[in-house]
Amino acid sequence: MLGQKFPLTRLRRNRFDDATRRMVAEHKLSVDDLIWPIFIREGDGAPTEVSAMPGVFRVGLNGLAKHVEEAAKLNIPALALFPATPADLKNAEGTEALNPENLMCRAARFLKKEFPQMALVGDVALDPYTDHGHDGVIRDGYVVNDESVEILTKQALNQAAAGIDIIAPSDMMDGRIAMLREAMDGQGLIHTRIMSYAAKYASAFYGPFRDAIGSLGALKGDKKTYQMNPANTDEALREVAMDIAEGADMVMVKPGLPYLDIIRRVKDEFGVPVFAYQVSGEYAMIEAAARNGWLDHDKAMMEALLCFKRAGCSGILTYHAVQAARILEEE
Ligand SMILES: NCc1[nH]cc(CCC(=O)O)c1CC(=O)O
Ligand SMILES: [Mg+2]
Repeated sequence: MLGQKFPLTRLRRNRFDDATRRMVAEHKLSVDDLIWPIFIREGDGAPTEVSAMPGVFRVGLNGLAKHVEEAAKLNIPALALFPATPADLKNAEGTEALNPENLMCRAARFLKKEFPQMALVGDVALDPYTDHGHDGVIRDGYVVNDESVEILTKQALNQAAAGIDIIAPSDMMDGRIAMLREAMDGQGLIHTRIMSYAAKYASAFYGPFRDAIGSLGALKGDKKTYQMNPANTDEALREVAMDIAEGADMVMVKPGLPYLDIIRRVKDEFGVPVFAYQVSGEYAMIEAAARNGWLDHDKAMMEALLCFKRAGCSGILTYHAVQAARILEEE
C-alpha cells in the first residue's frame, strides 16, 4: 500500500501558505543591514551617472543633501563615501589623501552636520588619489607595505578628524590595523571604529567602481601582490585573525556573492560582526540583466541581499541600499 511508505514528515507543509512561511523563516533582511556606498565629485555640476552602473551617480557637495535625504528618511544606518578625485590632484604619492580640505573631508563634515544620526564609513586606500591607481606607494615597481601603511594611517587620522565614524581600510597592506588603532587611540579617537576589509580579493568585479572614481584608465597592472587570490580560503581566515588581533571591530569580505563561502567560514570561526561588500560588478550584473528584461529586478535584488544574511553577514555594503530599503518599508 502507498499509505505506509508515504512520508509522515512533509517539509512542504511549512511552505503551505505565506503565514507559515513567515513563521519558519530563518533569516530576515532589515534596513539595519544596509550600508550605502556613494560617490562624491568636485564642483557644483549636475550628478554624473557611472556608465557601467546605471542608477548610480557621482554627486557634488551642492547636491549631497538631496541625494542622501531619502536614505536618512528610510533610516539607513550608514553611508560609505568614495571620492572621484580630479586628475590634476592625483600624484604618485597620493598626497591629496592627507589634505584636511580634500573632497572626502569636506563631504564628511557636511554630512555629519546635515545628518548627524548617520554613521559615515571612510575608505582608507590611496587609489582615488594616486596617478597610478594603486592603493599604496610604489618603490622599484612594487607597492611597498610599511611605507604605505604610514601614509594610510595619516589618511585615516585625517578622515577621523573630519568626522568619519568608521574607518574602513581597503588597502590590504599587512599590519595596518594595529598601526591605525594605535595612532587613533594616541589622539584620543577611542570611539572611532575600524571595519577592516580583511579578506579582499583581487577581483574583476571591481571594474565599474574604478570607472566611478576615475582610476580605471589610470591603473597600471593589477593588484595581485596585495589583494587575495580568488583561489584561496584558508588564507582569508588568517587575514581575518590578524585583523581581529590587531584591533578591528568588524571585518569585511569582498566581493560579495561569489564569496559567500568565505563569509560563512569567517562567521563560524570568529563570531565577529562580518560585513560583505556587494561590489560594483555585482550591481552591474543585476542591473544589466534586469534592463534587458532577463531578470525581475526587485526580486533578484532582494534575494541576493537576503542570501548575505543567510551566509552570516551582519550587514551589506550595497549600491541597492535605497531601493531595497524602499521595498522593506512597504512590506
Ligand atoms: N581600494 C579601493 C576600493 N574600495 C572599494 C573598491 C571596490 C568597490 C566596488 O567595486 O564596488 C575598491 C577598488 C579596488 O580595490 O580596486
Ligand atoms: Mg591583512
